[in-house]
Amino acid sequence: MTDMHWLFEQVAAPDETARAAAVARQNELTKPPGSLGRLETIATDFAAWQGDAKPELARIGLAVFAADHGVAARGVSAFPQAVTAQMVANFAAGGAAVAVLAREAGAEMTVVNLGTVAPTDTVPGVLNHHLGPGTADFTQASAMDRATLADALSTGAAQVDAGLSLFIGGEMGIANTTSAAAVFAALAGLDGAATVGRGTGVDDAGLANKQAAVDAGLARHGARWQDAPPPEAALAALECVGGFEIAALTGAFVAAAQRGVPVLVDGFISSVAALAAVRLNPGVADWLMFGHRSAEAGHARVLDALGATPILDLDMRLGEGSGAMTAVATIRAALAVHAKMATFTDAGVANSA
Ligand SMILES: Cc1cc2ncn([C@H]3O[C@H](COP(=O)(O)O)[C@@H](O)[C@H]3O)c2cc1C
Ligand SMILES: O=C(O)c1cccnc1
Repeated sequence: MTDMHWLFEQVAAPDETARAAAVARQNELTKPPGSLGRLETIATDFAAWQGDAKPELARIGLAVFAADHGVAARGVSAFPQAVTAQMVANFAAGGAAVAVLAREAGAEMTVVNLGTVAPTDTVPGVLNHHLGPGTADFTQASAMDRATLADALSTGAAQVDAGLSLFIGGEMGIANTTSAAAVFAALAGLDGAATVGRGTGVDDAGLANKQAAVDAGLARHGARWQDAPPPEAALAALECVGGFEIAALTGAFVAAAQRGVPVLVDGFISSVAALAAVRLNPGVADWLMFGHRSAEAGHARVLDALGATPILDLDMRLGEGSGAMTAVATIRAALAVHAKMATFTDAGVANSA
């Protein structure tokens, strides 16, 4: 499956009539105008996405995409590569942080393994779509070829059910903060020093090593995206220095927007995938909400590049979709007050003079 034309198919604009009706309702609720702050804009954004002045969070979908990274051979993670497949089993068994949070939030979780060094074929509850034992080390070769990238993008897209009221993408892949930093550097014209963080917790020497790995990848592959138009630059960056799970997230985000499903973006890695999705198809930007600001150095810069203000800032730096899943409670609160508060007329409360 190498056809990528679907990526460029149109994304509908959110419904501005429904947004205006929701804004009008907010102004009739028994509170000073604007006093619920971001809870108000969260509710009015959902109204525009659902085409309904009283939106509801009926079905939340979480897809956790996992894959291994050849660049792990450069010693860029504090953990061994075997952890990726072990965590895939932990997601499926319900013991990973995001699995617990998804249960609490009432979300439907799927776990997709796109290619790890250790197979997970016999693990119950895992969807295996094996593209290889992980990417190649991008300091030595292209992370993947174009056909594999196309497969990863459409595998991500296939996880987004058009009936969802919200989609969250999670990821697991030892060394993927290095790959995500390289993709971000490629898309934003930055270097390793500006994009790399400590990930699972590398020390100062490890951090310098990660920066060197990113810079080596940029030096090796930079000609592939430097003068390319944004969509081709995004594809080249994902292909040369990305990861199977990062590409799957990108494909899922594009497909969600095309299907009218809003996306709640997680941390550093997911936000880099969201930036790639927006470069591929700018209309995607209208369907993104950001769950949290990760403590991973570099996330704030990605958020700036996207013009995004996330809901939460809790010093989390886990990935998996955990920050986004934690923000679901805030969205539920926003939609509940929007739908259930009394209006000034209902309650007989005097409105402003
Ligand atoms: C037990 C464990 C669970 C995780 N869940 C998410 N990550 C996170 O850490 C990894 C990225 O960090 P780095 O680039 O430093 O390897 C990704 O798998 C990410 O999802 C985890 C990492 C570990 C060790
Ligand atoms: O913000 C993230 O997505 C993140 C940060 C550190 C490690 N893994 C993921």
